[in-house]
Amino acid sequence: MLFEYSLIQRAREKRVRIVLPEGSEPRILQAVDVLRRRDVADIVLLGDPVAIRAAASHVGVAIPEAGVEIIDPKSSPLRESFINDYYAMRKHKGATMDVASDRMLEVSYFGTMMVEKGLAGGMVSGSIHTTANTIRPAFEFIKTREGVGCVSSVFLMCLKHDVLVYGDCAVIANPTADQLAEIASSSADTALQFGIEPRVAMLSYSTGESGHGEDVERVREATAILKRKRPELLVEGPLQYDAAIDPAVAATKMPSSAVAGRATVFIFPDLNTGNNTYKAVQRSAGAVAIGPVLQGLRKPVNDLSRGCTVADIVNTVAITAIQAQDS
Ligand SMILES: CC(C)(COP(=O)(O)OP(=O)(O)OC[C@H]1O[C@@H](n2cnc3c(N)ncnc32)[C@H](O)[C@@H]1OP(=O)(O)O)[C@@H](O)C(=O)NCCC(=O)NCCS
Ligand SMILES: CC(=O)OP(=O)(O)O
Repeated sequence: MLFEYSLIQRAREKRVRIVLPEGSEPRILQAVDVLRRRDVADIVLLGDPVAIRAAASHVGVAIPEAGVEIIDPKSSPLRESFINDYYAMRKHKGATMDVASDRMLEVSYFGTMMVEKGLAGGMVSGSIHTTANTIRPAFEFIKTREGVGCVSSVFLMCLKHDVLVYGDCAVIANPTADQLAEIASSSADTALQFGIEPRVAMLSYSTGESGHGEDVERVREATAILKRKRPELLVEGPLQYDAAIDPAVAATKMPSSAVAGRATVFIFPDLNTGNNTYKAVQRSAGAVAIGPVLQGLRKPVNDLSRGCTVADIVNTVAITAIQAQDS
């Protein structure tokens, strides 16, 4: 709770405008109500204003005049220039003016273009759209920050006494060793950005030499790459989750490690493991899971799980506002 409170406080420090493409979704409208009452960020809702106001009144929310703008991508004066911009940025990939016109009817594309053009500091979507749908526009024209090879994600897992960082739980399905190293590097940076000292565990079904196999070797290679690229980071791998988190287990399985038993950043070997582990901890251990927080993009765009709560949306908007302030 303290961590979530600190996010809201940080987000309020500098006014940022966040675009929420899913303007008629009841949870989004309830989150906007909280965000405005707590003065966290200015909001742009995308969609048909009549439908948005009807949905708001259905859930008993009054959309305030101050700090909330509604834009309909179908009739907005921005539409024409956005179509031209998309065409210019994607024609080398075969996009035509017709394709560009269709794309700008999709709220995820329109919202992402607002961020690209500096008309919003960040975008949060995904309460009713899939992850792929939410993040593909950013992959197409926001692109990665200089020096970053791939976009990945973390969840900030708020447990009773700790906040842990889990990556990648949302984007890269079967990372190569290089990609795993990059996920870990970005996750360590995201941890630092949110006040968590990174001690990085590269997870596998082996601790040290205890297990063997292709998947373990990939994690071992990724650990070596990361140690070479970021010698200042505390990194250990391969490690099993129990050896990474529990000092007593670490004392048996890997006694001389500076990370084992006290890891804060947990890098999963693939998306099957990462996505389901975060959901297991969220649903069975009662953790608040903030994210997926995307990392490596030039400008902030963040996804939600379709199972998100109103509080999850509020937290993700706060995270996005902080990323916008820092970028
Ligand atoms: C996000 C996702 C849809 C991208 O897949 P895709 O659209 O098939 O990707 P493509 O290989 O066609 O690439 C599309 C563009 O995105 C870029 N891209 C793809 N993955 C990227 C990454 N991790 N980082 C940066 N750019 C990436 C490609 O370079 C390409 O750019 P270009 O068109 O300018 O050349 C895919 O990674 C995915 O489905 N991830 C899993 C999402 C999911 O289901 N998560 C579980 C629930 S959260
Ligand atoms: C992040 C995630 O798992 O999203 P969804 O639950 O919408 O698939």
